[in-house]
Amino acid sequence: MPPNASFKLSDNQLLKLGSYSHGQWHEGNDCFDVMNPANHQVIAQVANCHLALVEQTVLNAKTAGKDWQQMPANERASFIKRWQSLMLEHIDDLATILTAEQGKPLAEAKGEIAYSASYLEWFAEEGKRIYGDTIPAGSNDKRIIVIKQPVGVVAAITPWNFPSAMIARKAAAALAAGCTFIVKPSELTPLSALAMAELADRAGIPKGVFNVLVGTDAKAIGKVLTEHNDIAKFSFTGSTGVGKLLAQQSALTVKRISMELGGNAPFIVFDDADIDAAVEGAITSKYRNAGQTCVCTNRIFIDNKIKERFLDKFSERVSQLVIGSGFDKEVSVGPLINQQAVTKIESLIQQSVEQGAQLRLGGQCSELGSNFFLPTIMTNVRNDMPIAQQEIFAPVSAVIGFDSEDEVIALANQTEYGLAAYFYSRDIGRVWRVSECLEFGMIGINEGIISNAAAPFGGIKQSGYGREGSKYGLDDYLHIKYLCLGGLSC
Ligand SMILES: NC(=O)c1ccc[n+]([C@@H]2O[C@H](COP(=O)([O-])OP(=O)(O)OC[C@H]3O[C@@H](n4cnc5c(N)ncnc54)[C@H](O)[C@@H]3O)[C@@H](O)[C@H]2O)c1
Ligand SMILES: O=C[C@H](O)CS(=O)(=O)O
Repeated sequence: MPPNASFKLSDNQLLKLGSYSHGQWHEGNDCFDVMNPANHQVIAQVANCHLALVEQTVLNAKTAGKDWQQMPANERASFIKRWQSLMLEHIDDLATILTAEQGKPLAEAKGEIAYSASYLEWFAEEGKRIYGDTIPAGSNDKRIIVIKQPVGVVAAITPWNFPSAMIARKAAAALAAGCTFIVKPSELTPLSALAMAELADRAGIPKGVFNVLVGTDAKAIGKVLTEHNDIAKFSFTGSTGVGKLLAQQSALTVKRISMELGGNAPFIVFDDADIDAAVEGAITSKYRNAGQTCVCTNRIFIDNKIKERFLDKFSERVSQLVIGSGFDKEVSVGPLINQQAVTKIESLIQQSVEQGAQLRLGGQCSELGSNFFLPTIMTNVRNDMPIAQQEIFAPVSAVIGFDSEDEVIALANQTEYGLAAYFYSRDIGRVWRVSECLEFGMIGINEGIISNAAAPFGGIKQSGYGREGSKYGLDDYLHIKYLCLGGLSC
């Protein structure tokens, strides 16, 4: 076991300490520390991958792709389904590793592993349904045919907040389409990705098909993955700022790219809403993963006619949230990922209070430790304040009152982001009007948790483009090829 490993696994072979490339593990002495955000303990020391390995991984993935794309889809599906079964068989160990490096409550970590496995299951089947077309040619001497083919080598870079699911959501589609896949996970949470690689290896996924490169020099690794000519597609999940940079780098070789970026979700409660349901929806949508999800509610808009009633119920529920280590079964809100995250939210709160916002609950770190930020409610917030315009990524609600449907739609849309939005209403006419007017890629209607492998996940505006999951999720990994079959005159 590595030094200070503060958790126990049933299968210690799932704790890997170096990159996985072409079926080989690459450990070494040039290591970086992986920290437990709850107690700042070093839980593992993982070998940095070097650029020579990045280059070699790309070349091997291209070679492996020749056989992988020729394999019948149902055979690819059997490998992916074995991988899914192994993920579920080892869910407890995978969740332990995830909570240790990311901090979320164990129950949420198990939920993330199951969510990851659901993408493997979904795309193992979708890969068997990559259909083409025949199109009437307008003359008898030719036929118009459309086929779809895998784009080739796919590179991905993923964030720390869902260290398993953000990889599975991409890799499942890429492999099912017949592509090979290289991912650089966040240096903050490499262990979950490496455990996935161990199980992919056990599932018999051929070497070179699924690869995980870990290291602290994200910029250098990313430069290779975005600029290498043998990489056909680049898929990024992370902040909008980094996404813009990586999209620019990918443009140099005209790669296909998918961008799953930041969010600023409005959560609107109309006066005809079921207030108790809206309170529960706001709790799950806001405080899941300590508010560190891209689709977390950022701004809570409440009709002024019901604002105090909602706030009384909401405040009561928020005060019941238990903050602490994710390994404590009673805990519902874990630590933030690091000190930078704490500093960012403290600054957002201070700037907004200076502009007139008020703290109704929380607003500071817990005495449990420097990464534990108390579940917080801010009121008297204006839509132009920093807490309302920036992605909060912490367990902090910013509450804004409104008086009319037109007013709140305009306020909700006043953001550069367009990922997720939520609203509660029982008026069917309002449901259709508001759904069609909100400028976001995904909308929860009387629902606070919307992510599902069968649904197209993705945003508009500066939340990115491309869709992950659903029947649309394979399109990003396929070329459409047009065949014109001539010389057929009878
Ligand atoms: N839309 C989605 O599906 C989705 C999902 C999860 C997280 N996110 C977003 O991700 C952000 C939080 O995650 P984060 O803090 O890891 O984001 P981040 O952008 O800081 O980092 C994401 C990944 O990019 C890498 N990276 C950072 N700078 C890089 C560079 N110059 N070149 C190459 N790689 C680089 C990091 O090592 C990490 O692996 C939030 O904005 C959140 O909204 C979006
Ligand atoms: O934060 C990013 C994830 O996509 C959130 S979810 O688990 O897919 O809802």
